[in-house]
Amino acid sequence: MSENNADFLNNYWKTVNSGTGNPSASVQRKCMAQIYNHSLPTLDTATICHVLEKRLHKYSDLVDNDNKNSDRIKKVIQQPVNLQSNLSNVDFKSLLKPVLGPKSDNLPDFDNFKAAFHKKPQKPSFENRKIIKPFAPQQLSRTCSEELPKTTSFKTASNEFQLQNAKKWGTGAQKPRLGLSRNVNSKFVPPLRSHQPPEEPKPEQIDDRLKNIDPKMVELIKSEIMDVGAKVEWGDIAGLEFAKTAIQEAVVWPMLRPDIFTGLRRPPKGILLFGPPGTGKTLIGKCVAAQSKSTFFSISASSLTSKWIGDGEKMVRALFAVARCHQPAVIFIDEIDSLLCQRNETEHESSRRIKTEFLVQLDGATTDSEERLLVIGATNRPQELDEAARRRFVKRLYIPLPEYEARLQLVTGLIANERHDLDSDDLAKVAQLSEGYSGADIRSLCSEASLGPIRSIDMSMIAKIQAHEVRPLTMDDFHKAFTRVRSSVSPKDLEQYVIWDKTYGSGL
Ligand SMILES: Nc1ncnc2c1ncn2[C@@H]1O[C@H](COP(=O)(O)OP(=O)(O)OP(=O)(O)O)[C@@H](O)[C@H]1O
Repeated sequence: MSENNADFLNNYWKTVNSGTGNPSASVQRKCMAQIYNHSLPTLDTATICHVLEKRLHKYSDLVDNDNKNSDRIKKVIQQPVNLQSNLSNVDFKSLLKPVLGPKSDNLPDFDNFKAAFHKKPQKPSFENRKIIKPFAPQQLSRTCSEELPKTTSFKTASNEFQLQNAKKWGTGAQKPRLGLSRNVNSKFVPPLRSHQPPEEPKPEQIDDRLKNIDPKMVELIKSEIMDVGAKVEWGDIAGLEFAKTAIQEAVVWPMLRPDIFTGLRRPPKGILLFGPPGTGKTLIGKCVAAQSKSTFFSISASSLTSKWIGDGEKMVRALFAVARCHQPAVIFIDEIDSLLCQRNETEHESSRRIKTEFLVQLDGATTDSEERLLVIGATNRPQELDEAARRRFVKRLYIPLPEYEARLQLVTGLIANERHDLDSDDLAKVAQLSEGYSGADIRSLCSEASLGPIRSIDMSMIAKIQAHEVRPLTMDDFHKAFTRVRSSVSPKDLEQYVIWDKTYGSGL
């Protein structure tokens, strides 16, 4: 196509896209002819059909405005599309005659390329598509002016590929290959996957231990009770050095090295953590699971007795069954006193059944030396525990209120991510003043203090103030916080823990 023709098409598209008016019928015809004339020789059968279908329908809409010839033109446009399987028989000249009138005589002879298609029909190649796809004005003109004039030096994609290879490797040279060259004895490797029917998805294998368990309960335990989340480390637990060492020695190492801890060294299957609320018992449970690379199951005993009324017993069975499937596992039961409290006459039948089931399961875990199950019970009321239950929790560890060092570590850690102007003396002061506070109380104290800077902002400013403009946390905020957050544990309660620890505890 000459530069003029390219300009012509460019202008044509500009007119169409500008929306200022439709090109006259003669311009449309001229355009169609040019498309036929200049696109077809470089395109394979399927691409021509694609072009005709996708592009010429556009023209068909345009020529719709030319009422005089509209139907006739449409028909002509449709014809080649319908004849895609037999393109070589299409007489383009006579096809276009009704549209172009006498001008069609000027069209070039299509026989050459028709013969080529007839000889070797091609599938649309990526290269060809690249030529035809950009039919936007600028690209069209570029396509026409750069690609199409080379009709005499027309190359198919495979010609081009060979040419490129010859350039790279020389005409006689072989393209270097990876691996050994193939010969007649080489194993045939099909380039495409064979059409074997896709394998039926195998039904999920159900563990024998879950066969008599309600699948809904299994799901529930996996989604609500099984915890694969937080990785707690020993360093995250402030203080409690004695409890940490005892637990590491008694359960974490044996769970990591069951081959060494056999016979008399066999670890206890039940541990009881008792002490005031908020002192880190749950945290220890999580840490044991994380450090012994076990799956952590955490459930509150009160939810066993209240949430699944009537089903509590089944729930206990299901819980142990799922845990056995995920060994090594740690089952953490908070408020275990509500499950294993001393028997009395007013006790509900269902509670008794849950308790019995729990003890049966716990015994099973204790007697089977192969099982790597650890049950950690936590309670704030150890004195209410049933004797039978107490006996099964061989290790009974007192988790007391944090001491000075632990409180200092807690406060320092909690405000570490806040902007503050407390120096080491201030932090020591906070640790001193918080004597009798549990870890959870100290957390509340720090939260309360951290609200001080926010409270000092004028209400009218709160919506627009920048985060960095909020003043840092000061010792004064802590003084105020101490008046609002008090210790949640009474000295009288503490006394009881100490007595129980002396009687039943595994402490020194
Ligand atoms: N020793 C500790 N080290 C670090 N954080 C602690 C410690 N004790 C308590 N905390 C903080 O207090 C929060 C509550 O702790 P946790 O739930 O472990 O206490 P608990 O003894 O299980 O309480 P409860 O008896 O009420 O269930 C923890 O999330 C943690 O932020």
